[in-house]
Amino acid sequence: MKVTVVGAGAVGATCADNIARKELASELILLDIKEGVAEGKSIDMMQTAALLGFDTKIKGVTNDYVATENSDVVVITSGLPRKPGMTREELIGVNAGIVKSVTENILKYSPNTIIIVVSNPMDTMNYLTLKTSGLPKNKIIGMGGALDSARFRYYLSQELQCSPADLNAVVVGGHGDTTMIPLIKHATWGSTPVTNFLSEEQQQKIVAATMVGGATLTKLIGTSAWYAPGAGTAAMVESILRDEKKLISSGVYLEGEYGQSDISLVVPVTIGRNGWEQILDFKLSDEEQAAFNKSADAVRTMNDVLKTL
Ligand SMILES: NC(=O)c1ccc[n+]([C@@H]2O[C@H](COP(=O)([O-])OP(=O)(O)OC[C@H]3O[C@@H](n4cnc5c(N)ncnc54)[C@H](O)[C@@H]3O)[C@@H](O)[C@H]2O)c1
Ligand SMILES: O=C(O)C[C@H](O)C(=O)O
Repeated sequence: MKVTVVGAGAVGATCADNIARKELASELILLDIKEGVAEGKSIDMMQTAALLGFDTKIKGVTNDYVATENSDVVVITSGLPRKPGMTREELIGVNAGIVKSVTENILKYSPNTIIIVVSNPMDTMNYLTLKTSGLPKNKIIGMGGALDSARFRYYLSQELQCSPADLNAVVVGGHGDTTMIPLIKHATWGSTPVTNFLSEEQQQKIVAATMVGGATLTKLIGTSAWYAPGAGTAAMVESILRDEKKLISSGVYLEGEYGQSDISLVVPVTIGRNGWEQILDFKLSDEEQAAFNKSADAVRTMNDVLKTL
C-alpha cells in the first residue's frame, strides 16, 4: 500500500511517523513545497526504523508529484496553522489556494485515490476538495471529528478519573471553536451514559473545554497542535488500509443526512477500504439538531467565501 502525506510540517510529519510506526503502508511519500524539509524529515524518521523496527519506506520530496503516483491514500496537511487569538476560519484566504492546487496535482498521478483533508478551516477545505476533485463523495474525508472526539474523551476521563479507552464519545457539527457539538448525552462509560456520573455543571465544563480544545493548545504552544491531529489522521488511514470499518466521526458530504445538503460536516461514519462507507443516524434531540443546523449555517457562510477568492 502507498500513502502520500502533503505538508511535512508539524501535523504531516507526525502523521507520517504514526503511519510508519504502525507499518500501515509499504511506501510513504512526504511532500512539501519548502526545499529539503520533507527529505530531511523523512531521513530522520527512516533513521528510527533500526530502533523501532518498522519496514515502511519513507521518501521525502520537494513538490515532486510524480513520486506520489498511484497512492492509495493521500493526506493533505499543507497550509498555514493559526496563531494564538486567531480562528481557524481566518486561514481560508491562504489555505484555499494551497488545498486546491495540491488536490489538482495529486489527481494527475492518483486519479482514484482516497483523500483525507486536514488543513483548516477543515469543513470548508473538505468541501473545496470535493468540488475540485470530482471524486465520488466517499473518497473525500475531513479529519476533525477523530481529533475532537479524542479530546472529548480526554476531558471526560479527567473528570471521571477513568481510562479514555473505556469511553465512547462523539463530536459532530463543524471543526470550529463555536461549531463543534460534543454529544454528551450520547456518550457512554462502559455501556452506561456518562451523564449518570456527572452533574450538569461538570457536563457543561467538559463540553466547553472540548469545543476550545484546539484554541487552548494554540495559546499554550504558540501554534496549533500536532500530536493528537497526527494520530487522529493516522487512525483514519489505518481504518481505510486495513478495512477496519471503525466508527470515526469525520467530515463528509451530506445529501440530506442530518437534515443538511451540499455541505461537508462532521458526522459519525464508518471508514473502510472504500473511504467513508456508512453514515450513522444518531437520532439527535431537537436541541442537538438545532445546534447542528446552526453549525451548518456558519460553515455554509465560510463555503460561500470560496466564491469570492
Ligand atoms: N483538521 C484538524 O483537526 C487539524 C489539526 C491540526 C492542524 N490542522 C491544520 O493543518 C494545517 C497544517 O498544520 P501544521 O501545524 O502542520 O502547520 P505547519 O506550518 O507546521 O506545516 C504546514 C506545511 O505545509 C507546507 N506547505 C505550504 N504550502 C504547501 C504547498 N502548496 N504544497 C506542499 N506543502 C505546502 C509548509 O511548507 C509547511 O511545511 C494547518 O492548516 C492547520 O490549521 C488541522
Ligand atoms: O486548533 C487548530 O487551529 C488546529 C486544529 O484544528 C486543532 O483542533 O488542533
